[in-house]
Amino acid sequence: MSRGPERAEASGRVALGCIADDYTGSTDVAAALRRAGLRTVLSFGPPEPGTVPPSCEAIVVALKTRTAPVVEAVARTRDARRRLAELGAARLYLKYCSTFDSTDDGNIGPIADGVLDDVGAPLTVVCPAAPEHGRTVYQGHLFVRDRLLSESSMKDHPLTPMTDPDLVRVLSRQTPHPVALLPHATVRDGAAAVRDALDTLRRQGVRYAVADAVCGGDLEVLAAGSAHLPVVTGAAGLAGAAGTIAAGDGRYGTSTLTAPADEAALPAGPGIVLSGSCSQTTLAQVEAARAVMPSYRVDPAKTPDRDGMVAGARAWLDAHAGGGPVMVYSSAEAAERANSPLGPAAGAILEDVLARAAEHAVGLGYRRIVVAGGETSGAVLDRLGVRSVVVAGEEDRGVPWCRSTGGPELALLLKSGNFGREDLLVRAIGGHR
Ligand SMILES: Nc1ncnc2c1ncn2[C@@H]1O[C@H](COP(=O)(O)OP(=O)(O)OP(=O)(O)O)[C@@H](O)[C@H]1O
Ligand SMILES: O=C(O)[C@@H](O)C(=O)CO
Repeated sequence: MSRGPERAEASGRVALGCIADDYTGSTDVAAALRRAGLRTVLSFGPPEPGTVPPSCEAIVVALKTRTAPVVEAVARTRDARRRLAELGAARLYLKYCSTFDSTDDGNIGPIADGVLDDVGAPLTVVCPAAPEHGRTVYQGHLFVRDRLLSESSMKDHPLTPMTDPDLVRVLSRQTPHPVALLPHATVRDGAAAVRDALDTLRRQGVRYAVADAVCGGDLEVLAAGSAHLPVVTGAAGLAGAAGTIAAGDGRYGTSTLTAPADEAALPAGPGIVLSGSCSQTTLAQVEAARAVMPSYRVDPAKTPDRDGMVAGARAWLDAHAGGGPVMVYSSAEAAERANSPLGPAAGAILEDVLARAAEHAVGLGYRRIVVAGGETSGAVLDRLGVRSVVVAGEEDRGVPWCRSTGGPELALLLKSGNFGREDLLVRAIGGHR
């Protein structure tokens, strides 16, 4: 059932190498680069030799480093950077979450420090703005729609609660290097003004310029004003703008990854939703899915041991195999999670339980796998042995279908916790029965 590595190694025409700190974030940024017109390959972990086609113009390496121990996260990112350099990536983009998911220990600051040290880059831009998803940065403060980050549901995130909206302050706690603001007034003055301001900050010894951006136009200005930097950091918004510049420079204008062809190539077969994300958006999507498909809740309050939860999910899947789309989920409100009998290990245990449920489902013949949550997606794909995918059309903005190119032949939709309309899970699975 598994297909071998595809085609030969990339050949030095890779406009952008991107390292994403979680799996759903990697599909989000891969979709943005593809939309920008770049032929994009997404690899879970550094690409193995022979797995990157020569025609590839952007390579996204997905890592599971957002909440990993700092030393491990930095080491894995540096490895990925070395591999992208071998593959000829002209510039590097570090992709983190549009809600800047991190803790005072990292990992955004330490990862960026490790990469900038390796590349010998004195300064980079930091901008998680993704206006199409309501993430904007103004006066260095991150907003989720009309609320400061610290007043959004991100304050209750199970792994990276975000309680400070001031990104200069947040990042300063994660790095020994100076962090400063690149204000909106400068961005409004255009790309040349941004470039001048970045040069001034560099001369002042600043390493991280936290840039304001409140709309797509601001991101275009920032991308143009930072096009001379070897490393840029942000969410999918700035990456898409940088990708558009790369696609438009004449060398990369012939992309052929059209959505219909890709979608036609997606494997057919029964579909399953696995949801470990606990965001408000996902909780609403899970409710909508529960209303129309059989669902099984992995509930630590009822079965507080890992193997018991796995056994319960497997038995339920056995009983429902062959009967249309199904959902297995652990997603729960903050109040319920706070009383979890699993304690602080709950996140990792539930990721593992859903990953093992996914493995069982594939064994039963499920071929369309929708996963909600970045950490959860990482656990599921690692368990399934999926190492690389081709990115196809988007079901919702930032949520593309992917076709596995190694490991079992699957259609995969990895949904970022905060993304997608309320009926996304229903549409994704229901539309492809
Ligand atoms: N009932 C629960 N109790 C405690 N933790 C849970 C529960 N259900 C899920 N979790 C954990 O919450 C975490 C959710 O993180 P995940 O990255 O999967 O989703 P997310 O943060 O919403 O998605 P994204 O990173 O794409 O925004 C996982 O570690 C998951 O195992
Ligand atoms: O940037 C985002 O919000 C997403 O791509 C993400 O990283 C979710 O994990």
